[in-house]
Amino acid sequence: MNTAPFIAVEGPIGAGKTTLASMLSEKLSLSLVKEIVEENPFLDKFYDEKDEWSFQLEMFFLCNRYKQLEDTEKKYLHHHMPVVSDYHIYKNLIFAERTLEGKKLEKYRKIYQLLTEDLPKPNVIIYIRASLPTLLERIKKRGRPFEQEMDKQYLEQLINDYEAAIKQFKESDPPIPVIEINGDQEDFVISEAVFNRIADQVKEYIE
Ligand SMILES: Nc1ncnc2c1ncn2[C@@H]1O[C@H](COP(=O)(O)OP(=O)(O)OP(=O)(O)O)[C@@H](O)[C@H]1O
Ligand SMILES: Nc1nc(=O)c2ncn([C@H]3C[C@H](O)[C@@H](CO)O3)c2[nH]1
Repeated sequence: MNTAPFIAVEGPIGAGKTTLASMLSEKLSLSLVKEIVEENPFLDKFYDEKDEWSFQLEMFFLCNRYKQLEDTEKKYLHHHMPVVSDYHIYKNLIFAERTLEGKKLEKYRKIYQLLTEDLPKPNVIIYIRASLPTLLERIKKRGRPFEQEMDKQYLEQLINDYEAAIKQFKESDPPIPVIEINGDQEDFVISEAVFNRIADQVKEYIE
C-alpha cells in the first residue's frame, strides 16, 4: 500500500484546507482528492439539530471517505501517482468524539477501526492552525448558508481537539512529518512567497 507520496492537509473548519490542497495540487502536479460537501444530505440538518443527526452525519462522512480513499489507492497511489487531499481520515474520529456519546460513540469507534485499518494513510501532514476569529471570518466569507450560525463553542472545542490530536499524532507516529502553518499569519493566498515556501517544504517529500 502507498507506493506514492500522499499528502493530507488538515485543520479545523474553514482553516483553508481545500484552498491550500488545490493550490499545491496545481503547483506540484499532484492528484487532488477533495471532501464532498454540497451533496451531503445531513450537514444542514446536523447544524440545525446536532444531537438528532450526529450519528447519521458521522457515518455518512466515514463511508464517503472510505470509498474515496479506496478509489485513491486504486486510481493513483497504486500507479505511483502522488496525491494531495484536503482531509486525513483521522478527522472522522476527531469530530465523532466531539459529537457522539454513549452507545453510539462505542459503535462508531468499532466501525471506524474496522473500516480504516486497510485504507492508505498519508505520509505527510500539513496542519493549518487558526484562531476562532480567523475561522469565523473565513466561514462567513465562504457563505455556506448552513454554517452561518456556527456555534462558537463547538468551533472552539474543535480547535482544541485538533491541537490535542496533532500533538498525540506527532508523539505516536514521529516518522510522519507534520508541516505546521500559522493560518492567522502565514497567508498563502495573499503571499506568493509564503505559498512557495510551503510548496518547497512539500516538494522535499515527493522527490
Ligand atoms: N489564507 C487564506 N487567506 C484568506 N482567505 C482564505 C485563506 N484560506 C482560505 N481562505 C478562504 O476561506 C474560506 C474557507 O477556505 P476553505 O474552504 O479552503 O477551508 P477548509 O478548511 O477547506 O474548510 P472546511 O473545513 O469547511 O472544509 C474560503 O472562502 C477561502 O477562499
Ligand atoms: N460532524 C462532522 N464530522 C466530520 O467528520 C466532518 N467533516 C467535515 N465536517 C463539516 C465541517 C464543515 O462544516 C463541512 C465541510 O468540511 O463539514 C464535519 N462535521
